[in-house]
Amino acid sequence: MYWAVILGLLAIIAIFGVKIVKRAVKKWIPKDLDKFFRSIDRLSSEKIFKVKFLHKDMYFVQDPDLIHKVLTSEVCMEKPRMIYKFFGLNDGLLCCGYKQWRRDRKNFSSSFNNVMVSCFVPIFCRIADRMICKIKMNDYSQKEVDMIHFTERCTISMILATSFNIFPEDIASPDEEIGRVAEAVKITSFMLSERFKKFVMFFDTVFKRTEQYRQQNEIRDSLYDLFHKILDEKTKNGNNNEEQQPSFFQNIFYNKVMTFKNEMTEDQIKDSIFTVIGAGFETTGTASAHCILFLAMHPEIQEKVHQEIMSVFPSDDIEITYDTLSELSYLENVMKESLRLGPTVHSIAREAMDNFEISPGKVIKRGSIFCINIYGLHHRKDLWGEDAELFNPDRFLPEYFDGKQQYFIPFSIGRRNCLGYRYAYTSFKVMMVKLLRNFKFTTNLKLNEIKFNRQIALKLMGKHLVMIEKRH
Ligand code: HEM
Repeated sequence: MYWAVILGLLAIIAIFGVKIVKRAVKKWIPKDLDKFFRSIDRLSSEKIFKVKFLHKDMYFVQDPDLIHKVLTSEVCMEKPRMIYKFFGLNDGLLCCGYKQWRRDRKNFSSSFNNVMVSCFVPIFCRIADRMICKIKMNDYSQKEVDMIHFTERCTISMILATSFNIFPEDIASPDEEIGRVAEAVKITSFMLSERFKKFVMFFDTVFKRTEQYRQQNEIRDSLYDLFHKILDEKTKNGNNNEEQQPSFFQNIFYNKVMTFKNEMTEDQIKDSIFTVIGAGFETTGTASAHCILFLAMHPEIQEKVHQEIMSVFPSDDIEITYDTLSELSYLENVMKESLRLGPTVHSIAREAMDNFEISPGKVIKRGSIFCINIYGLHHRKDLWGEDAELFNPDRFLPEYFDGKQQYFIPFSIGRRNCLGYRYAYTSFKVMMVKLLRNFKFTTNLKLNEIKFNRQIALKLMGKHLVMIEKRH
């Protein structure tokens, strides 16, 4: 196998020449992914530019209208395997080929529609209340704490509850096990970023022989076994008598296996589960921590959100529902501004399934790859104004935002957008309502001093350090 790779590399060098290959490797596979994305930002005045990478034409699309055209075109629904294979979830919705995606997206979309997400709201509230209790157990008013520690654990618990009907009460030592799941997903995500840094790791034949590949599979299998174990225990303990909560994967495991049996293999089921956990956990957990940090940096905005929350939910007894949440329009703008400055999915890619006329007379060849830099788009001064780097939720007021919709795409757009965007917005909003109703956040960090690091997902360089004061 190694010989095949070495021969392949020699062939590439023979075709393209040693110098060109060396230059391409240095330029396009930098040691640091974040630096690579920064160099792309600097080219934002170019509407679209092409780079040859191995045998592929890669187009970096920067113009908002062209981005819109690519993401909404039926011809660009395919994910480039060359890039998405790094997630190691080839059979999950996020990374799978177009044919499988059409079938699976239909199967899964009912689990993420308005009705289903509104049924999840009481579950989100129950899990968020647990986070509030955990925070209240300590006094963080004088000592700094990393907010992401709470938001990530809350998000993973929400996903476990809504996907498998697994609640912290069902787990023998919930803090330990939930922490284990969170760590496992984070390690996998870190490993993915590491794989990007080594050119030889682009080749599956090499990667599959590495220790990293073995570890990744081990983590995944142990999580899968853990879910099975918990579900088996629940069934044995007769939890069936308990009022059944809505959940989307328990069906796949148990009740509706027959529906999917002939359609989905064990690997497809595994990859689908890890796609939802991976796509939903780090994204929402990190977005919520960013939002709290931005509010801690802007006390006047935090106070305004607090007042809005108190006007809609003046007492703890008022039920939080999908409808009442929609009354919190200022909070929604705060969340959007937070996702604009720190889009947790910072870049995406698509592949042309056929020749594609991107603009009059400019035809892109079938098989070409489009790269979309969401972070770059969200930070452009020519689109958002000179204050683009500032945190200003009012820019989402209709009088300023109308006509700018295509500059804001944290969940992507078109038919292959984020399947979980309603779920994400709703769970994110519930967390914000509970946190801001109960606590006041402050920080010593300054907006102009923090930096984001773009690896596989967008992360803050450093910690989301805040002080937390209880409100009475
Ligand atoms: C703040 C939170 C979130 C953000 C910013 C986000 C963003 C995105 C983006 C930009 C994509 C498109 C990726 C691409 O084209 O490569 C995507 C896809 C996806 N997301 Fe999310 N997401 C979030 C939360 C969630 C949640 C909570 C779930 C599920 C519970 C979820 C499930 C998915 C799935 C399954 C896909 C693949 C969809 C497809 O290809 O049909 N996401 N997400």
